[in-house]
Amino acid sequence: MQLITVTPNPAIDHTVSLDALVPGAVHRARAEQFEAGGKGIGVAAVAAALGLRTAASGWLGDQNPQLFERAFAERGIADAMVRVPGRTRTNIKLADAERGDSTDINLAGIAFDAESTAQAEAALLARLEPLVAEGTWCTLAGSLPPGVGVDSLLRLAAALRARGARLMVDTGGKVLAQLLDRLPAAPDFLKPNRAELEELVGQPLSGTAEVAQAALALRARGIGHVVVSLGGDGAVIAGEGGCWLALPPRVPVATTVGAGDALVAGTLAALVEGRVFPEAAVFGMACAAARIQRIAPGLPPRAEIEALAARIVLQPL
Ligand SMILES: O=P(O)(O)OC[C@H]1O[C@](O)(CO)[C@@H](O)[C@@H]1O
Repeated sequence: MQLITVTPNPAIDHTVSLDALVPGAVHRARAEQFEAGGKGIGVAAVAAALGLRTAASGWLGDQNPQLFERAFAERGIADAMVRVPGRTRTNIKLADAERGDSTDINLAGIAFDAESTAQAEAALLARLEPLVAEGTWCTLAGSLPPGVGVDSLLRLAAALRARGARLMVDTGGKVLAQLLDRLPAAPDFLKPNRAELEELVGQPLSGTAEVAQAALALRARGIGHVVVSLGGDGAVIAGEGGCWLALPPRVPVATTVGAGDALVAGTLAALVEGRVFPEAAVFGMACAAARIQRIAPGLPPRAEIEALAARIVLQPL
């Protein structure tokens, strides 16, 4: 495997398309869609579309796995999800055509207790270990289900690292802070958004210079690649060669759901192909720009993504 995504708390994304979202009003939906989601699942979908040998892992409720199983089979993703008792959550995504964005209502997920966590953790490790080789990229992404603590993630990260995996982390809040404090070796790639980075550093980051400073501080903690996603404002990219602001191309937005996952997948695919920063992250941004133009998952042909990448403006910081 070139990429293994670990999604502890996957979700069925129920996207409801609206002309315009008005709180408190009655709406007539334009359309609806159910998709296999959760951060690692979104990363796997885009990475597999880009040609990476990809496995999706994590915990999936055994009462409603069909949507995920179909998605994995259709997209050529190896199904390494451990089935656990329960129903995978459904997250609501309200896509607002007028504003060109979406409002997310993410539910908690399957609740674990100490015993079921221990069982699920052991099963996950057993599933992952044979798939990981020296240099395999592993993403730990998204929220933790209720009852699962950061210790589980730390043990998992240690086991993956012991087999030579490179770690990408896309999570936020206390989980991110604790991972960074307690992981014996820093992750290889981190992709916080502005809010997650602000929470991590404990203060608002209003200007690009402040975001860049925080990204460089993460690099100083040993994180090789840092991409701070800024939504429509682009991204701050920090890697071996320096730090840049990358301004995205203006594109029509059907949904913003999955933009971050596409950014991660595209960046990882480019790194696997031998590109370096900032070009690898620019390719990731182009994948995100392609992803947000359609509600349905999937990517346009490679040439279209490269054309989007060519429209991204890089400013050294
Ligand atoms: O695990 P969290 O933080 O609730 O995020 C899950 C959501 O993130 C996404 O992966 C988009 O990034 C959705 O598919 C999913 O509903």
